[in-house]
Amino acid sequence: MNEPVLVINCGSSSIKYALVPAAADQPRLTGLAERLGSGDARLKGVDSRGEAFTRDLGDAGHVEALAAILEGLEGRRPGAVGHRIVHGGEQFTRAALIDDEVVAAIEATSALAPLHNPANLQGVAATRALFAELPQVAVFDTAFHQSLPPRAYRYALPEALYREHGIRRYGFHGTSHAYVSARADALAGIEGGWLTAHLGNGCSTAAVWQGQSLDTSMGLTPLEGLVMGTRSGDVDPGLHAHLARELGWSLERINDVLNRGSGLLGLSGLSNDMRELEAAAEAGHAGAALAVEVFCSRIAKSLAALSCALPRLDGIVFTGGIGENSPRVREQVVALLPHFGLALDPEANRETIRGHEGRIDAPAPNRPALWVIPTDEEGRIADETRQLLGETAR
Ligand SMILES: Nc1ncnc2c1ncn2[C@@H]1O[C@H](COP(=O)(O)OP(=O)(O)O)[C@@H](O)[C@H]1O
Ligand SMILES: CC(=O)OP(=O)(O)O
Ligand SMILES: [Mg+2]
Repeated sequence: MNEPVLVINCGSSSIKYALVPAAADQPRLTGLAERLGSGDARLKGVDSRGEAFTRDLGDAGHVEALAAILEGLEGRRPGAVGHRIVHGGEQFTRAALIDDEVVAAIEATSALAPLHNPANLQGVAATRALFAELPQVAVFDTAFHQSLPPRAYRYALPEALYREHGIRRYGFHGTSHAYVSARADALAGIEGGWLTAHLGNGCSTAAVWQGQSLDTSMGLTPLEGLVMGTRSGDVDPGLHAHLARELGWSLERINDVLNRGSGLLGLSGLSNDMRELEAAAEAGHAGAALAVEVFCSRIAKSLAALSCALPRLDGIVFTGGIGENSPRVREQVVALLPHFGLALDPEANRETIRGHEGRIDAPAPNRPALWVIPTDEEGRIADETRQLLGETAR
């Protein structure tokens, strides 16, 4: 297929998109439709000359926003649509061509990713209605982690909960972990053992050995593991019962606080945005400084724990908005792992920001490397879409 792939990452009130051409040297058109359904929707994008534009979309919902996105593609017609779908349960170990059956299967896992799957499906429905003639492919965050061994994916719970109800660890951000670990392999010229840290709004770590995910920090839902923008990550499993019994909180309220009111935002009482927290910490805001400290400490603990899954540690890879842009977070995390024998290069660390790929350590034999590798979830989703359609066309 020579036409570009339109990649859609649909949230409850926003749609991120990228028109990814077949040739890597062709420019991508990217953008974000946000505040959908609020009466004050807008479309922000970058055109083929690299210039930013903003368009008012008024009371647009998902369908209207997709129509506006299509108009903004400067007359280029996609040959297919690739959708990011966060939860694929146990059914999907790789990308799938979307039909009614696949939609029903995604719907069936929605309860496990309530912030993500229902919104992803809204995007699928709107896109199918608008571009009925185009093939649509679902690319799952969970698929890459389907290689986890049982010791990593099983909770120590009664077996029937797994067998009858699918209660297990699934892992997320698989597209990103797969992309950056493959890139690390290519850069290092080996099929190595990598710890990858995807640090964006959602944050997770993974242990990848020779291209296979062996362990990861997220679990049944994208709430487990690291501290995130507004998500708590790991808490004592006894917390829910305690809040219900002692404070009389409903399940809805507990779930909402853990997903939307916790993490960096909850700890700092200020913001879920790392840029703002770093500036506030610098200016002496105690809550912001504590939030950054807890954030980094939990990443280091998670990396140390996940290192148990690897026969050999060749390096740590930082990615995502924070991983790619925050020398301070990278430095704090590395400082908490002295027994790994890492050697950060402070200058390389400071300079590797804004989409630059690079090594941030002083290389030496038998010492794990430190890499910053900008993630490319859109590119990987486009690749998987092309690959699947190429196979089905044969
Ligand atoms: N220069 C920077 N310094 C520190 N943090 C940054 C910087 N730029 C972006 N970030 C952080 O990256 C996070 C968003 O990550 P991103 O991967 O873009 O999010 P999403 O998961 O929505 O794709 C925010 O916390 C933001 O503050
Ligand atoms: C799975 C997940 O946490 O996704 P995001 O980072 O997009 O919220
Ligand atoms: Mg993200």
